[in-house]
Amino acid sequence: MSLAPAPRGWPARPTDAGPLVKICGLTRPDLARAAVAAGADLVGIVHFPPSPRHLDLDAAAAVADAVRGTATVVALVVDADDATLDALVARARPDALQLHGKETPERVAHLAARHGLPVAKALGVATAADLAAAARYDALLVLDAKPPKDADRPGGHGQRFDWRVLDALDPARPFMLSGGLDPESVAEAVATVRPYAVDVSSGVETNRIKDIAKMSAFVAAVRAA
Ligand SMILES: O=C(O)c1ccccc1N[C@@H]1O[C@H](COP(=O)(O)O)[C@@H](O)[C@H]1O
Repeated sequence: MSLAPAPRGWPARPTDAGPLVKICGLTRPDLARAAVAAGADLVGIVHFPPSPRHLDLDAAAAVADAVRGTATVVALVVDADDATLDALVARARPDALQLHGKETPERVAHLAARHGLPVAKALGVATAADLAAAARYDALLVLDAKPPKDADRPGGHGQRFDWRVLDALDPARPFMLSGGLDPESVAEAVATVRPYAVDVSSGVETNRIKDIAKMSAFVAAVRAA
């Protein structure tokens, strides 16, 4: 299977193993360990109070510590200011950042330099026009669905977008596919768009809590794709 190469600073994929798997929104150390045992390569912690998956600094550090060295810990924030990110990075010591708000290319570059970490930048995608900004970002792109109107947060809604829109993306540009993926849909997604990584949150939950059987089924579906 030929997939996009690893972007700068992000882990390489083992040959022929398919895309890396990020499971985001882990809220407990035991569930984070279960995600890694299921085969997740990247584990996401959310630090954004409106999210039901928000972790304060102590909880974020506990989840990060539970999997440190066994997976890439990605701290997800939304339009966070410098003080918020300084505190999060100092306490949780993530391996990478995911910026899921309206961060500009300049802001992304500033944060990458300030923290010396690889950065992923999420873009909400509905049409090919939404990809126009992609070239301006020096970051791993996270291509996600746009949130529902009046949503209190820009991601984690289990909403999918039309993957055919990604035909308009530079084929040399690695990206992480997200938005409404689940164990049933992810194989088709991988076969259709051949991403560097896939990112899932609500699709591996039951009643808003990460479900170990669903996390295992998701990883197995990616590996078999
Ligand atoms: O997970 C959240 O609560 C969240 C909050 C704010 C911004 C992004 C969030 N999650 C990210 O959203 C996408 C899609 O998630 P889903 O699989 O459709 O539920 C993914 O990148 C999550 O990391």
